[in-house]
Amino acid sequence: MVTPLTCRNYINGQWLTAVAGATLESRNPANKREVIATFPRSTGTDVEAAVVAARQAYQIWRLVPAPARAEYVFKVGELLSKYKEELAQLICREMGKPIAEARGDVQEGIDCAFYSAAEGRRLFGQTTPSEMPNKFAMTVRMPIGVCALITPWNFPIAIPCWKAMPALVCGNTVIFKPAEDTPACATKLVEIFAEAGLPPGVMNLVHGVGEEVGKALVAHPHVDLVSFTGSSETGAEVGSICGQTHKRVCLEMGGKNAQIVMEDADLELALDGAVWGAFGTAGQRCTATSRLILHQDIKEKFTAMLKERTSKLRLGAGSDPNTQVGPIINERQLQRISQYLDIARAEGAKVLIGGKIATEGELENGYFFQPTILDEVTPQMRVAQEEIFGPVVALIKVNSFEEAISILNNTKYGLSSSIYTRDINRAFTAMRDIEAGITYINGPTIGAEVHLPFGGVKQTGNGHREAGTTTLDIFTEWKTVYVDFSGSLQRAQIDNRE
Ligand SMILES: NC(=O)C1=CN([C@@H]2O[C@H](COP(=O)(O)OP(=O)(O)OC[C@H]3O[C@@H](n4cnc5c(N)ncnc54)[C@H](OP(=O)(O)O)[C@@H]3O)[C@@H](O)[C@H]2O)C=CC1
Ligand SMILES: O=C(O)CCC(=O)C(=O)O
Repeated sequence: MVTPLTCRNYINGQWLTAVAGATLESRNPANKREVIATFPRSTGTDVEAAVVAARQAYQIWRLVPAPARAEYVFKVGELLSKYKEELAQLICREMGKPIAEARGDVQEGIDCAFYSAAEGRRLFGQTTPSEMPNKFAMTVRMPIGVCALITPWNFPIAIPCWKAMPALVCGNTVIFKPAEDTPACATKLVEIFAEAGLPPGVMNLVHGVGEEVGKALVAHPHVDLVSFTGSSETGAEVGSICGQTHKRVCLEMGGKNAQIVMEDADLELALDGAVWGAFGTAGQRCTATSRLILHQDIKEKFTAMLKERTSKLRLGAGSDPNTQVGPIINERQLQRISQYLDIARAEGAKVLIGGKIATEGELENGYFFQPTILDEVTPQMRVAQEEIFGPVVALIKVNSFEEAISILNNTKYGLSSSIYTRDINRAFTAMRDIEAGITYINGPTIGAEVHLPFGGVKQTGNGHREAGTTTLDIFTEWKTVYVDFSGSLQRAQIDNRE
């Protein structure tokens, strides 16, 4: 076993323990006896110090030219590349995902760094004619101020990068509150920001419990923006507190994503998509495929193919290169998935494969759930409506394309979606009629790229899109500027205007 890391808060350029001195620990979900890190259980006092530091730094940082701010972020990208393998190994041990996926998590951070850094030389506004003579009209993007970034554990590097990098390039300062399950990944990431030379107070890290640190940040009057990714329940609470104080808030929450397989689909391709979409990251992605909507003509054949492929998936620790499905993040989530299996059985769904906590051999030491296929699921069942966030996929049979689209749309969520078909008319109709932020044609529901907007409709989000250039609309305010250069003529012009 490796000696546990000691993580600290990072406030005003200093690595600090929590003022109250309490600590928590994170463990390896593939081997719960292994403590990965101890970290501060911060309180409102630590949050206050971070807010003061971020506010002070903001007054200087906002005046640093955007291309110069972007150079720091570019440097972070270079350092992430340098430490990529070390970080990926840490993700495997602390969050549990297979090593290839962990490298992908870091790579997303690298891609985001270079993409965001380039934006430092754009941040385009608009110029437009004024209706008055000798007057110039334009818009410019202005930073918001202090941004609280509250993130989940499932992409411990990529998601914080998606938030922090554009926030910094836009001229904001940030306070990062990572998930309790992945404090070591968060600490290593912030060490990299520090190594890139960011001035004190520009990037702050406050570890702790969501109900304490997260809540204190959301409620703090000098936090100007909250960017949150996590569960719908917490998101609703965050949104409501921000609503009461008119605080800008960006919410990225759950999904109940579906893949449609039509009767004319390339079934091998659709199978690759379904297996990867449903069981990649052990189903712990907000974009995971948790419903497979299958046309009746291919349902039987496709189900057999899926069952066969699923039976061969290798469960294990993410650090083992042979592992295809890693552990569940913690005991609470494991039990939650298990409870959904009870619900599925009680509702009349049939467990085709899997359905249990996996305990064979080494798996007993961690939190593993068997990759699970639920058959004979009907659209209104809870397992067809609620986010399970585990390696569980529900099969729903349909008779037509129209029925498939209607069932896909029939949830409160609207993040990702997919259809496999060779019919271009159906593909375009699906693209138009599916109610989701992301639609893949002949691809799985997962695999977002950093230069395109990411987010969902309905209860998945609150109308924002992370990534792409749309992220700039989260982290900046528009200012409209009129420049009058008529000098002493000005008064007369105003007076003459009818
Ligand atoms: N859309 C997505 O990408 C994700 C969705 N989820 C969904 O969330 C469920 C549970 O996962 P979990 O990580 O516990 O999600 P949470 O929504 O509980 O946590 C997300 C983040 O919010 C923090 N937080 C918790 N409570 C509060 C609060 N009252 N105020 C402010 N911040 C808070 C958490 O801190 P702490 O870790 O200390 O609790 C964490 O940093 C999953 O089953 C899944 O449905 C989870 C991860 C990602
Ligand atoms: O695979 C993807 O599309 C991105 C998933 C993601 O960001 C998430 O699950 O939070």
